[in-house]
Amino acid sequence: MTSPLERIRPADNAPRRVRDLAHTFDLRIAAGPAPDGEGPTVTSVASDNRVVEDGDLFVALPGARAHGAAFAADAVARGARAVLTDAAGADLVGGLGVPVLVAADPRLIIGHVAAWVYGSPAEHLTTFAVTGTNGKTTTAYQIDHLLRALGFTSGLVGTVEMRSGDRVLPSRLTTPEAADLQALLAAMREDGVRTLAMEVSSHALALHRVDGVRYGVAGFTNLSQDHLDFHGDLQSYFAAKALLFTPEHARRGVVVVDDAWGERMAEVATIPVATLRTTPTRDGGPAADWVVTDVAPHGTGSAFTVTHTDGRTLRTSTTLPGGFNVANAALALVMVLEGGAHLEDVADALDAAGGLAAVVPGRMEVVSAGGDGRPRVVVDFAHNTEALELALGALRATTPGRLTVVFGATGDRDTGKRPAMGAAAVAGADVVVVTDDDPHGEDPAAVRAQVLAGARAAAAAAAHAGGQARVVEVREVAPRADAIRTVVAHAGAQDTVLVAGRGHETVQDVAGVDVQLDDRVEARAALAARPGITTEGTTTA
Ligand SMILES: CC(=O)N[C@H]1[C@@H](OP(=O)(O)OP(=O)(O)OC[C@H]2O[C@@H](n3ccc(=O)[nH]c3=O)[C@H](O)[C@@H]2O)O[C@H](CO)[C@@H](O)[C@@H]1O[C@H](C)C(=O)N[C@@H](C)C(=O)N[C@H](CCC(=O)O)C(=O)O
Ligand SMILES: Nc1ncnc2c1ncn2[C@@H]1O[C@H](COP(=O)(O)OP(=O)(O)OP(=O)(O)O)[C@@H](O)[C@H]1O
Repeated sequence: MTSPLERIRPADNAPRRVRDLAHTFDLRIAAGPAPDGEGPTVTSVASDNRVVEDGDLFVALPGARAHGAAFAADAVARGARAVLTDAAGADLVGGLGVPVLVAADPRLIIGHVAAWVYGSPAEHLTTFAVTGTNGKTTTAYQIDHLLRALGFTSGLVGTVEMRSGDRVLPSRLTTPEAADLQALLAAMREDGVRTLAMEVSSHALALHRVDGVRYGVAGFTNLSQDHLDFHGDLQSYFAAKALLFTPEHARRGVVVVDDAWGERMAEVATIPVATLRTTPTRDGGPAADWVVTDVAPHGTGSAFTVTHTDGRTLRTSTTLPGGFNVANAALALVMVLEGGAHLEDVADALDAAGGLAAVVPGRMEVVSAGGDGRPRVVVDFAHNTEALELALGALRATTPGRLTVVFGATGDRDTGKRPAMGAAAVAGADVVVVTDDDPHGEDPAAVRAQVLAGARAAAAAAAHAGGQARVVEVREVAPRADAIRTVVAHAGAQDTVLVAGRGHETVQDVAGVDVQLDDRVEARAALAARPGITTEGTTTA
């Protein structure tokens, strides 16, 4: 989330008159030349001065760290033709030589304003949005994979990257700010993109980043503790996600009802919702519209069947390991079916594409498959308790030797989950190596200490669990690159090493300094330094 500030925008967009903008959104004109007559026009919208180009409307939003109005003069110097802000912002900007439009709360309208400027680009796409604590990225990639298999030119927006046709950029946020999202959607229209698979974070919903987009199908994966530093409590976190399942944001939904939060989401949704159950029903749990059955190992992943209560049924597979990836694949599949695709077409496309075989960077990414005298090494983005439990559970089943996990917790974020993550690591692994994640502004040693406290308490409890007693080794190694290299260097040939928490990320934020760090690169370097055995039995460097 620390990639450079850059965005994909349309090369060409019809100019819109500032006067019409003021009229359409009932905006007060506070300063600058009144946009009368033909007046000035804008062709694009930006909410960060650093990406402003000639012809933009600059929206100066109040924020936690700054007021965008402080950057308005620079935005105008870069070519902004008008500024939209709040009353406090208008006082701050003074005379700029361009119209300054004022709204009571510009964050509430920026999505709609940007959609208006770009001519409602989302309406030209068939759109799929995924929300939930875990699985958004994977599910979005699986939807994208399936849409491509069906022959569509598909766009992608999420934590890893943004893609419009041949234009690809690494992402800074999971869900872009409203102005950047609408610019990206307009670029997609220009690039001949027909369908869109997109992640929608709870932050995005709470901060109105996706206002002005009404998705064709919204999907819900699951909910567990995360991001409580922002949302306060689980109820508010849930309420933010539930916004996606209202008519303002989506036409229809698919909700995984494996957990109680999913059942509740299906109840509170005010759009038509199809429910999906991917695990056997709990006692008395309600039936679902779609169910997953007959899950069986298949290559590196699983085969499974989805069946609707109306009798439609399809058997396919996912290449990604773990039961949770069956859930992600099934959700992707059902969302595309609920979006109107025909079952027979989907079945044919999946047969030709090898099933739901998306390659998702940093999600259960196998850096080394093992079997060559070196350990299996998997890099996964699991950075909360539930994801860590599930990732370890998935790998345990296929690890003949010892299972080691290397992970840390993020600084400045949701401190409550740290000891719980330590305990989850001990429950799932034989060796637990606690290191740093993104420390951000926090003392990395203090963050590690909180994770270690949970891990050590759980290890002590496990050692004294009577007949179930287990010895789990808990160690602290920092910095992270050293932890990865040490663990991979010493793991046995039958062992699995899970490097969890950072997935595809390549930059670590340490006290505001960007440190280049890619878990996969570190793991590969450590593997290369160990001798391996080829299938012919010769030793390699
Ligand atoms: C809580 C939150 O999401 N805040 C975001 C928000 O910050 P903010 O409103 O406080 O803005 P600010 O930094 O005070 O700046 C105020 C305004 O001035 C503008 N500005 C600021 C500086 C400058 O030099 N020039 C400039 O124009 C900013 O663009 C902004 O419009 O707007 C900023 C500008 O886009 C974001 O950088 C910032 O993301 C923060 C840093 C962040 O990390 N957000 C994360 C938690 C987030 O949104 N995560 C979710 C996914 C989480 C998950 O599921 O894992 C996401 O969708 O990515
Ligand atoms: N359906 C699921 N249920 C629980 N855990 C999952 C699920 N899918 C993936 N995970 C775990 O969560 C991690 C993150 O997966 P993914 O990136 O797909 O989710 P995400 O919702 O996009 O995460 P984030 O919002 O933090 O970027 C994975 O690496 C995996 O460990």
